[in-house]
Amino acid sequence: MNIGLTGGIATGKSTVSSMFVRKGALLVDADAIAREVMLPGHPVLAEVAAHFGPDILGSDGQLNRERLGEIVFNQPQERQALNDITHPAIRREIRDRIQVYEQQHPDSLVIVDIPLLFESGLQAQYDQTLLVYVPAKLQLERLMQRNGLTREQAAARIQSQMDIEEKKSLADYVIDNSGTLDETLHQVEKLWNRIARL
Ligand SMILES: CC(C)(COP(=O)(O)OP(=O)(O)OC[C@H]1O[C@@H](n2cnc3c(N)ncnc32)[C@H](O)[C@@H]1O)[C@@H](O)C(=O)NCCC(=O)NCCS
Ligand SMILES: Nc1ncnc2c1ncn2[C@@H]1O[C@H](COP(=O)(O)OP(=O)(O)OP(=O)(O)O)[C@@H](O)[C@H]1O
Repeated sequence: MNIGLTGGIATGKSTVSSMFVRKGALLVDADAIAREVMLPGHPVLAEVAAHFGPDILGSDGQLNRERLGEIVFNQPQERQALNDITHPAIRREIRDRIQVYEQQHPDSLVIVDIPLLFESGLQAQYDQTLLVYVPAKLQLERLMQRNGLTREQAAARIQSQMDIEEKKSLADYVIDNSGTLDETLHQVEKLWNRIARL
């Protein structure tokens, strides 16, 4: 069985995913895959550099993530261009990893941490969907604090995604991560036990 786990930026997807992993779930992490396709030598990075220009790379050939983020989180058309270049390869890799896990560990729960699940309309590919929720105000505060962003920079990132309340209405399960980590863990354990019975 697999679960597409999503949320808004900085609502706690990684935090909740790692709680599931500690319970025994297997994890496919879309952000990690997105980083892999941006490594020097990967054809996706070459295409990104061809579109955005050589200034997007440092002198060592590594992607300048800050510079690209500044562009795509402020310009919807450029964000779409980046998505068009990167998403097909990321989706293929996600699908391959799920398949390997499900073949090798048919009794395990596979958690797929995928930030743009609903934006990309991929929910039908998962057995169940799970939203890691915090209200927008807390999301903004956590994002500013974690990434050292100004209010405007953090708001631009949040606005580049589907509204969190709308995501909440689309998900099969919701974990509210606005309380303490212990409170979040308690919800993960409850859901884990419920799924184990399925
Ligand atoms: C723009 C990039 C270089 C910014 O890098 P940075 O290190 O600052 O952020 P990081 O990769 O850790 O992403 C943090 C969060 O930003 C959000 N985010 C990233 N890309 C996008 C996007 N294209 N649209 C909306 N939100 C996004 C997600 O919630 C993600 O969890 C990077 O996010 C990227 O390469 N994005 C394109 C690939 C992608 O869509 N990834 C997210 C889904 S797999
Ligand atoms: N229950 C909580 N209480 C306080 N802080 C929390 C809680 N859960 C997560 N955080 C903090 O909020 C920030 C965002 O959490 P996390 O990195 O797990 O989010 P994410 O959704 O995976 O982010 P991204 O969208 O960037 O991948 C982190 O700094 C994390 O330490």
